[in-house]
Amino acid sequence: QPLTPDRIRAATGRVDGEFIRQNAATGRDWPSYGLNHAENRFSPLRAITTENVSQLGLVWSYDLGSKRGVQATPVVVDGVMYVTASWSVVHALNARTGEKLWTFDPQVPREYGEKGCCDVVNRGVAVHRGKVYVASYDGRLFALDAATGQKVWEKDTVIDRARPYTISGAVRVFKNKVVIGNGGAEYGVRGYLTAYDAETGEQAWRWFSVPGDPAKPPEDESMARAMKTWDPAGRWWEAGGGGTMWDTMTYDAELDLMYVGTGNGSPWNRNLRSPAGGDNLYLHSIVALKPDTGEYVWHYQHAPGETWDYTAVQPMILADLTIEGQPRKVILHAPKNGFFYVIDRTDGRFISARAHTEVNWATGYDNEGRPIENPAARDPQKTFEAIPTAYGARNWHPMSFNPQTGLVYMPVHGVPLSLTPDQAWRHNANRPGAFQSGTGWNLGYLLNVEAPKAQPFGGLVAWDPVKQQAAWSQDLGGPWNGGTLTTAGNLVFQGTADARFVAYDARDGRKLWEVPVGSGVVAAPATYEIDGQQYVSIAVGWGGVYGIVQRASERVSPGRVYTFRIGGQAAMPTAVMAERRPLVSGIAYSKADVEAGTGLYVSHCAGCHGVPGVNSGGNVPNLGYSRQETIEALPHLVLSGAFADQGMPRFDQRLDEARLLKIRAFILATVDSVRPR
Ligand SMILES: O=C(O)c1cc(C(=O)O)c2c(n1)C(=O)C(=O)c1cc(C(=O)O)[nH]c1-2
Ligand SMILES: [Ca+2]
Repeated sequence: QPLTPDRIRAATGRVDGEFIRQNAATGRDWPSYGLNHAENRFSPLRAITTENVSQLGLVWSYDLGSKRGVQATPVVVDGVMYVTASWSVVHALNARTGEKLWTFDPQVPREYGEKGCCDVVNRGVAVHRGKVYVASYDGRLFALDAATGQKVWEKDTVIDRARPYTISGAVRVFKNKVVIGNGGAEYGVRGYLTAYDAETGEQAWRWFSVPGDPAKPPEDESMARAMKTWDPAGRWWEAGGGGTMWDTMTYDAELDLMYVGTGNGSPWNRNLRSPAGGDNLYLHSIVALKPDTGEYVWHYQHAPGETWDYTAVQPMILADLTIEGQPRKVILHAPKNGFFYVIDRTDGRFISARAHTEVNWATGYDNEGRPIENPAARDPQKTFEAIPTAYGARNWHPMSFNPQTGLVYMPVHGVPLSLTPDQAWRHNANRPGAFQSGTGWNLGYLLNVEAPKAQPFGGLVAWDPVKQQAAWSQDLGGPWNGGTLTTAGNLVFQGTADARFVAYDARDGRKLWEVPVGSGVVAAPATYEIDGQQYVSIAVGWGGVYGIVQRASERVSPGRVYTFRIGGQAAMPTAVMAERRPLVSGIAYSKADVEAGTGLYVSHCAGCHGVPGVNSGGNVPNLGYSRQETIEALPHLVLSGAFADQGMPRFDQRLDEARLLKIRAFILATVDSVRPR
């Protein structure tokens, strides 16, 4: 039958919490970001197996017209796919054919690009009772007609437009309420979560994750309690405090609890934010809330007094496990900080934590679930090369849990970084040398003043959460590989940073199939059934915080969705290869300008353009490989906002020609220092 608006309305009209619970048994649709509210990304579909996966072929591909990161897991209902691309653009597709049904562009003003730390990305939509929900990068929440893409309602989720709040996360709907958090803790915001009535958009509740100005009454009891764990001498409320909830949320209907992971502190450095110390609740915690009211129920804080940009927002999974002979309802969680946690989701009790990779900020956990810290990790004076770093031992890239194998499949990585306490930090001061302080960052650390000693790495790890040890792993050569999907056919699917889409045997990690996909992959795949056939889809598009500055593949095709099934016969589109230019040369500069230029580059350019000639350039170009004409015209291009349509700010209010010549001197000197002789 054709996908008429009536048919789409009827099919999506049936999607609600109960539908999603029932779909967990069949896996026919992929009706929410993590497949179900446990977000285990385990599909019961078993038509594609370890035996026949080698016959997977392309059915269709669709160009998302997107040049920045694509992080969405496609949501699929009755043969209609909803997927988002960079700048929060929604595409509705016929999942049988890849034909476009409609697109919705929230028209995020491109100057908003500089207000987000980590690429202009979006992780996806929610579908509920005939509507599609998406949150835009600039903090608005939209309800769209699922059949036409027409806007039904729009809400501004941002409480203070003077602050750089962004949204990258996928919307969730729990109990007829649309729930969304935000990002901004590298800049200086106070994190909160808001729930809206799915039908009307009316605000239902809001929960803050950190306390506000102590001169004002706390919003609720949870804030009154949290207030006591911060030192007012740090005036944290001026920098916002942080705790942004920019990714994970799950829901247990039986317990009637929703769970959310909270982020890092603003500024990062606790010695500046809360000088006397303190746990700084509820940074870096899993918090259980009542979905009807947003009322706090319990929390578990993995990293009390967080100070390394560690965050608990990385995807959690709800699972039922037998641990020491006892059936337990647990949360499985591997946040940035390198440990794998098993938490009791009925009451937040700590069950276990084990490092799954090299970790140096803590040696382990005590029985109460507090980390045993390395004192050097928060030395107020000395540089510390935290391992893992702010990039995490893993990040938002979703993991999956297969109850048949009992294993969690998680992308893991390391990107070296050193942190030097920045005693001169003041909120919102633009200071040369303070990373991206010219675009509003507030870290309270200087980055990589001392060269880090660690090496980058990346892989896929199959982790046994009961034994707390790895069952198998795959070395992927470098960081920032895609999220995973696992199936009842005993498969694990994952896209890679070096532009492949791969299937493994979930039991032993044997590679069974792979195909080149024209771009590095960061998002996670989805699988679903149409007319009795199992399909697998992946949205590709290199990006995210690491993918802005560095790439692992010379394939740089625009964002695309690929859909496969057994016996698919379509031809793979030709990959676009990066133009490989030599290091820039032939421009004179003054050596005397290099030192000042270094500080200015770090405070205005490094976050997006990386280190000239050292990083390869990701979805934003590395200036070390620019054309000579571009570098010659640099002052004019930067001051006039020549790339404003691509999200690059206009710098004429913050920089001038003289400073740009210094920045240029730094670029050219750095290139000269790495140029092979
Ligand atoms: O503190 C925050 O509010 C915040 C927000 C985001 C975001 O919204 O994407 C990221 C981070 N932090 C972050 O620390 C981080 O490593 C990160 C990576 C990415 C990405 O999309 O690749 N986003 C974010
Ligand atoms: Ca952060």
